[in-house]
Amino acid sequence: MFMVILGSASPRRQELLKQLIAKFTVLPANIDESVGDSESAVNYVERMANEKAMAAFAKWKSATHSMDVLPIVVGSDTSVVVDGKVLGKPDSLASAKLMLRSLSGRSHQVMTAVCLYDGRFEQSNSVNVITEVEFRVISDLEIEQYWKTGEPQDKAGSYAIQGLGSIFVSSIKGSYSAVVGLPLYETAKLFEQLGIHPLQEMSHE
Ligand SMILES: Cc1cn([C@H]2C[C@H](O)[C@@H](COP(=O)(O)OP(=O)(O)OP(=O)(O)O)O2)c(=O)[nH]c1=O
Repeated sequence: MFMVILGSASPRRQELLKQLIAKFTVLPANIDESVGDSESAVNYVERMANEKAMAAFAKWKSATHSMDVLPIVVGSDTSVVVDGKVLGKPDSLASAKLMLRSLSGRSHQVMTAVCLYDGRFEQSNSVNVITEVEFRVISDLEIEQYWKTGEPQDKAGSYAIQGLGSIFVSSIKGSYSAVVGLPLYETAKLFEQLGIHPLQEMSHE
């Protein structure tokens, strides 16, 4: 018997994890998401995924009295990176404009790190999936129209590849699910390392 916790408030991550794991508890973790001075993008996403998993585990521990079943906690972070700089979520049209202008007509990286913290053995396994995404040229008028759809607001880099943002994406090299928020192939592998095989589990449902 095992129990899985998703330490995330992202509805995209919930939907993606459902493709691998039938039952899990969602326990979003609130952590400080600021990038450290001179911290690299790779270090940042990996640190965020790890901190989200650990914070969700701590939250679960403080809310639970029984320690009969210790959970496996999934923490993840997606960042859009251009020239080594991490683009977070936009807080205004002005910041979305800056971000989307910097992505226009060129390629950037989307980094999604996943950390699986296994409370049973107090061990964590992580992966960082880097996908190259190429954008066509985007005009300021398009950025303004896109902002009005409400889609960019809660998305790293101010776009969603799974939504209307797809019209800007001329190509991707890597993992589509990682860009949306959870790399399925690599996450399945992390579960398999813990002896949990999604295919086997799902066929028993
Ligand atoms: C680039 C891109 C990002 N995103 C989303 C995925 C993530 O939800 C979000 C990146 O922010 P994150 O900080 O990784 O995640 P979150 O704040 O939504 O949730 P939590 O921290 O609780 O896990 O951007 C898309 O949905 N589509 C895209 O194409």
